Formats: sequence, C-alpha cells, structure tokens
Amino acid sequence: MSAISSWNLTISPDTTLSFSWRPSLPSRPRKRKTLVVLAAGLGAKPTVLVAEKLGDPGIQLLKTFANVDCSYNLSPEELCTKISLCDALIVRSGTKVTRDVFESSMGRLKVVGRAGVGIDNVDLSAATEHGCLVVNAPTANTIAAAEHGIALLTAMARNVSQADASVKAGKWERSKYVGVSLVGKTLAIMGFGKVGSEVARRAKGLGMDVIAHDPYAPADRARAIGVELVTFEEALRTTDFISMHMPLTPATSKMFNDEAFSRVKKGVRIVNVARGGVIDEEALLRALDAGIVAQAALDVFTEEPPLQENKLVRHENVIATPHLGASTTEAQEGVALEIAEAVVGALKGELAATAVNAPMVPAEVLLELSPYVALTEKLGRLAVQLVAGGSGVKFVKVAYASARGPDDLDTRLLRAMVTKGLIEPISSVFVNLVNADFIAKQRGVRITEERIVLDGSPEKAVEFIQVRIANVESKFASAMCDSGEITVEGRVKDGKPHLTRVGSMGVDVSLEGSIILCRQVDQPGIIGKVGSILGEENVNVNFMSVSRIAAGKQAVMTIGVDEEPSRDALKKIGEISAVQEFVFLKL
Ligand SMILES: NC(=O)C1=CN([C@@H]2O[C@H](COP(=O)(O)OP(=O)(O)OC[C@H]3O[C@@H](n4cnc5c(N)ncnc54)[C@H](O)[C@@H]3O)[C@@H](O)[C@H]2O)C=CC1
Ligand SMILES: O=C(O)C(=O)COP(=O)(O)O
Repeated sequence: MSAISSWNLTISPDTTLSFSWRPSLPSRPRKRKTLVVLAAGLGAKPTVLVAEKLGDPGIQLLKTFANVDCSYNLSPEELCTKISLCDALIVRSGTKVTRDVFESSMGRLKVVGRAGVGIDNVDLSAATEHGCLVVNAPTANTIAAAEHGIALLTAMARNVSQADASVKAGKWERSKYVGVSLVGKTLAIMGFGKVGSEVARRAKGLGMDVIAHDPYAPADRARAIGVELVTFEEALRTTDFISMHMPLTPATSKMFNDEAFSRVKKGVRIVNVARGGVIDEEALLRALDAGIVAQAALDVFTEEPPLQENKLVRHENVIATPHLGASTTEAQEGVALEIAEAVVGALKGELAATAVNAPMVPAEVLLELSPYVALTEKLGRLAVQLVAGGSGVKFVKVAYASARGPDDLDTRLLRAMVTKGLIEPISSVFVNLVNADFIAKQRGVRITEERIVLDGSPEKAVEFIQVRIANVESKFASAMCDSGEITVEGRVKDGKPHLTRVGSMGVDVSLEGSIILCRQVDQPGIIGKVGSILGEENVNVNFMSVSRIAAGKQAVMTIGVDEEPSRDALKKIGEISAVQEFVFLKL
C-alpha cells in the first residue's frame, strides 16, 4: 500500500495551508517564492529513493520525514523495479527518469526531485501524464557552474591540461603551449540565465567584452551588467570565445551544427558546461579538424560517460572534465538541502516553489483563491453528475464573474479543480494541478473559460462561478438553462462554498455532504413529506432551499444532506405524487 494514499488539490477550510518556509541558506541567493499546492493525504512514512549521491545535509533532512533508500548505480530495470515502492525519487544528471519509470511506479511515485538544474534527463510529459510533480534545485549550483565555466575558459586559453600532462610525462615544451590572452577578446554567452550571467560578470572582470544571445532574456538585465544582447547570427560572426549556458530542449538540441560552425569567426574557442546535446559533436569534431574551431573545453557530453574511443575527448585541442560543473562541496551541500526541502514539502502537501511541470501560483494568489478551490471542484462534481448516461461530456465552460480585469485573476488552479470535479467521479484517474489539462485533453473534454465582467469593487477575486456543460442531456431537466446547457453556479459565503443556481433557478445550499435536487408541483406539504422520509432514515438535513418556477405550479427543492440516503428512501421520495423529477448528487 502506498504511504501517500492520494493527492488532491483541495484547500477546504479543514486543510491546512502552510506558508512557513525554511529560511534560505545564507550562501544561497534568495528566490522569489512562486508556489504550487499539492496536498497529500498522509499515512505511514513515505519512502524516498535517492538514486545518486546526494550531500549529507539533504539525506539527514529527508530522514526526518521519510524512509530514505540510497541506492546508487541502479540499472534502468532495477530502478523500474524499486520505483513501485517509492513515493519520491531524487536524481542528479546520471539517471534517466523515463516513461518506463513512471509506468512502473503504478501511481505511487508522487515527486521526482532533480538535485540540480537541468531536467533534460526526466521525461516531463510522462511525469505530467502520471500526475507526478517534478521539482528541481535551480539556484544552489549556479556559482559552481559559472566558476567551472571560467576555469575551463582560462585553462583552455593557456593549454593548462595539455601542458600539465606534458610536464608529468617528463617534458618541458614551453613553445608548444603558448596560449592566447583573454583581455580585450569577445566572449559570447549563449543562454543568459543564472549561470550565463554569472559567467558574464566574471569574464568582464577578466577584461573581456561580453555579448550574449538569449531570445528570452530581458535586455535591461543584460545592460545592467554591461552585456549587449545580440542575435545568434551576430554572436557567431563576431566572437572569439563562445560559452554555452542554455538548457537542452528540442529548440537548442544541436544548435551548434555544421551550419552554425560555417558561420563562426575562424579560430573561435568553445566552452560547454551546459549539455553535450546542444552541440552536434560530430560537427564539432569536423570544425576542430578544419581549424574552424581552435579549441574546445567540454564538461558535458551527449552520452555520459563518453566512450573511451570518443574522438572528441581524445582530440589534442579539446580539454574535458566529467560533468563537474556542479561539483563543489558548497554547491552539493546547497543542492542537497534545496532538493530535500522541496521534496519533503511536496510530500507533506506544502507548496512547491520549484515545480517544473505545473503552473506555479504565487502565494498571495493562492491564499486569495483558496476558498474557491473547494467551490470549483464541487461545481464540477455536481455538473457532471447531472449529465444523463450516454451523453459524453465534451464541452465545458467555466465562467468567472468578477470585477477584476482579465490579467488580474489567475484561474489555472480553479480550472484544474473544475477538471478534477468533472473527471474523478466518472473515472479511476486522479487529477491534480500537474495533470489536469492533460487529462482533460486526453479524455476529449474541452474546457473553456470566460469572464462575466461585473461593475464594482475588484477587491473580491470572484463573485460567483458557473460551470456549464453543453451538448448533453440532463437527468434533471430543470438543470438545463435557457441556452440548453447544464448549468450550476456557486459562490463563497462566509468562507464556505454554496450552490446558488441550478439551471435557471436560484437556490441556496451550502456545498457540504450531498445534495438532493427535487422538482415538484408547488403545493403545501411536500417539504414535510421529504423531510420525514429522510428523518426516518436518520439522514440529517443541513441546508434546504425552495425556489418556485411558477407560483402554485412548480418549485425546485434543494436539500443538503449529511448522510447518503438509502435506495429505499430515495425511491420513496420519487414516489411522492407531487414530485416530478429528482436526483441525488454526491459531493
Ligand atoms: N555542467 C553542470 O554541472 C551544470 C550544467 N548546468 C546547465 O546549465 C543550464 C543553464 O542553467 P541556469 O543558468 O541555471 O538556467 P537558467 O534557466 O537560469 O538559464 C537558461 C537560459 O537559457 C536561455 N535559453 C533558452 N533557450 C535558448 C536558446 N534557444 N538560445 C539561447 N538561450 C536560450 C533561457 O532564456 C535562460 O535565460 C542548465 O539547463 C543545465 O543544463 C547547470 C548547472 C550545472
Ligand atoms: O544542475 C545541473 O544541471 C547539472 O548539470 C549538474 O549535474 P549533476 O547534479 O552534477 O549531475
């Protein structure tokens, strides 16, 4: 049995929302907390599999909360076998977390923690499809990677590795190892993110002219440290040194290929502490052989470790290190703590600040939206249960009535909750913020969102929310509104979710327990009859509202009940002669 019985996004009034974050380590840059809620129901201690060497402070922190299984160098098969017994997995760059891993976990794996930055070794689509959160440790190794980039840059320019090997071999080859100077040379940073900008700062200190190519980096951030952002073309054409700092993505894969090398300044020198895959290694070899690239310093390779006979590694103008960018004592300590905090937090159902495959909802937004989280899930649950069997749910509209401007209301969390409410009652999948959009798409449910713009004060985030299902029949005809859609509407009153409309009728019941919707001839005595059937069964009525469609003709009764009435009781309600239709809905 899984220690984590289920994940859900419910922030109901009885679910604790914790915003108490451990203070960042002094050595780590403070990050702006953007948060994701993934609440986990807790049973026994969860199990965390640490599949690669992780700093001791991280292991100790994990042990305060979980059973920790440190099993290094597992084969892919061994990892797949072990994973079905684990709630979380922590890896570095050496473990491929493939689709097979998620499939083999059979739903138990809830968090993958990447103890570092690059998440190209984790199949994010598979993680998302399996509702598994992926978190990384994005800041603690920045400086280490930047320092290693500078170490490689200077070592390459002065032939340190080759000269060292030569001296150790008993030689004294001073004229062979004349280097090139860095001062006054141009360095192009490819990927002006955390590592790239730290390399830029340091290179400026060495007297280099630094330019950068990064289609997504803000020019003012670059300008602030005296770096000009340029096009890829310009970077290739003008620079003496290139340093890679972009992530490996489909867009950056083999970004440096024959074509790119044909456009560089002859004799360019290249440093790569990003990922081997951003360079077409065969093309680099050709460029080195042709003297187009004078030297390369590589910390990362397409295949790690590279084969012994790898011609690039053995090339006399190449220096290589075994993916050491993050390998300083300080960085490994920081990374271990950063990832352990993230994984423990996610397992506890706290807020994940470094989620990679889920929208990150800022803390202040989350606090504000938390009452609507329960409301949206319950509206989704009610709406789908009103659909008559046989009509597939395909088109769902969620309308938010708010006086806020369109950019002032982040609805991703609420949409995910509607999806959860819609899909969970009719399937065995569980839905969370990670997989909601994927599951909806996979099941062919198109969820569109719209605004009902209200006048007035934008202080309250949402006044009311409607969930509408189009192109279906309803098992409770009165739930269809004039537009022919099943419609339920709710609002938050005193912090609690309330159902305020069904079809075109205004109702008012607190969304607790379950609901009986009943349309009857508007005549005295019906409420009493239904009440006594429920009373005989010991079913407590917690809320009731009656709305008349037409006086003396029809009325709809909405009854909130704490317990589920027996089939017999429901049958008896249906047999009351004035009752025209009724439906029991579980929340
Ligand atoms: N060798 C090692 O041990 C280490 C390697 N790394 C690698 O360095 C990479 C960068 O790390 P951070 O700076 O922390 O990440 P980051 O996310 O702060 O920066 C990456 C930058 O690359 C840019 N980028 C994305 N696509 C691009 C493209 N097509 N062309 C140019 N720029 C592009 C992004 O806009 C972003 O500014 C990581 O993804 C990881 O692969 C990071 C740490 C250690
Ligand atoms: O953080 C990264 O992206 C790195 O490449 C570091 O990799 P490592 O954790 O040292 O295997």
